[in-house]
Amino acid sequence: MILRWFGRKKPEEQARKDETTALLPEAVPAEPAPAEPTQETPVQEPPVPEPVAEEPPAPEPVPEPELPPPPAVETPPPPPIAPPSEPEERKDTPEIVRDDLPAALTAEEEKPKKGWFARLKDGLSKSSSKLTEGISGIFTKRKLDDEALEELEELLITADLGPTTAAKVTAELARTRFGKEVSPEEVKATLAAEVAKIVGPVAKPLEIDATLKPHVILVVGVNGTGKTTTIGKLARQFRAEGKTVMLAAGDTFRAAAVSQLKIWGERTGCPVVSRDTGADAAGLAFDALEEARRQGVDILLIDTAGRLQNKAGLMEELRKIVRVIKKVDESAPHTTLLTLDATTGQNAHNQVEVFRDMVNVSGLILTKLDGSARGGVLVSLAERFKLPVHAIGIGEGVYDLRPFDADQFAKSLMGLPSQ
Ligand SMILES: Nc1nc2c(ncn2[C@@H]2O[C@H](COP(=O)(O)OP(=O)(O)OP(=O)(O)O)[C@@H](O)[C@H]2O)c(=O)[nH]1
Repeated sequence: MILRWFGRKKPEEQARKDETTALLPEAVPAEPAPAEPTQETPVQEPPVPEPVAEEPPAPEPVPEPELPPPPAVETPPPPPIAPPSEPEERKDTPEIVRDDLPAALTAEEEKPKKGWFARLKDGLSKSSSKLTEGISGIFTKRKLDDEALEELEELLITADLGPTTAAKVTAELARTRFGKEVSPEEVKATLAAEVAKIVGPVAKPLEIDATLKPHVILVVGVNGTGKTTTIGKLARQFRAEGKTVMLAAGDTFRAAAVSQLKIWGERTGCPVVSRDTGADAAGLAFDALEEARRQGVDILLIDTAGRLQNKAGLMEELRKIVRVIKKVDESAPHTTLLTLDATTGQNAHNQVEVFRDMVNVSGLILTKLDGSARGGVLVSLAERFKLPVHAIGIGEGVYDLRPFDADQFAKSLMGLPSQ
């Protein structure tokens, strides 16, 4: 596989970090789940006032699209047909690009010079220096006694590995080395091995089912956690693998989110299905899936809103998207990715709980591990939720996303060399 260059130009950046962390209370109160509507009774979005001034008012509830006739089992997909008269708000969707990547993606010179492990290690340096300095402080010329173990456990908790992981890892260290003098290097190596054991089972690459046309990937997460950027990075990877990709701008509440996705679409040569601000996100997802089917696209990536300040409204919107796309393909979405911003530390746990209640999250992508001193949170997430971690993001660039590798991550977190 040849990875080609992705454009020099960066997508417009959204200064939404504050928004992201502000959105999540320490513990998000449980909302009563709305009754699952039937087809005959389209859901009416409750008229909850939007607390954020910049967002447009909630759109008028749009009835769910008509259920198309069920596709016959074991029959090939219908031949491409021209869509019937378009609804008024619908815009033309560009045809899928089947040839080479756009020129912007083929420029090699700006590909990262360093290898992934070196960049991962650099990216995790804030997290690792906190740990390694702490370990050196505890274990320089000291025996592994109860007091040292207690200090180590505390250090691991403050580094976001979580109490369960911290207890497990220190217990393992005590089992093999108690009463002996241990060097900081030995401790780091033991911890790296234990961390790799914990995160190993969740390190699962994102698998695309080539028989699906399209394989539908729904991307959910709190605003600012990196959904749109991750979609752009994934789109480039899929395109570089020769797959055809369509993007759906499902965050219809924010005009900036739509234009950001369009920029990624242009750069990666992927058509973007979008609607006017305030349009019904489920209707858009439905149209996008129909269009992707019509064009025989390999992968459809659907962006979504992440306004947790209106949690009930968001839950209804996400569930409606899922319900509606199932009318086109009952097995969709085939993957539901939750993006988590590693800089939010333990707050990421709340986000998993909240989004798991809303949609059937099938895997995680941890973003911003580069800017975070809290990269250890990946370990506690793995321990607690056991959800696959498909990839990690270590920067804003298009090459800054890679499949999650347990061993590399554990070594980088402990500041150890790759061998
Ligand atoms: N350092 C770093 N920045 C990242 C990473 N992933 C995304 N970002 C940046 O985080 C910011 C938010 O990313 P978006 O992709 O817009 O997040 P979003 O979840 O789509 O947010 P909304 O558009 O508000 O829904 C942008 O400035 C991105 O460039 C990462 O892995 N590392």
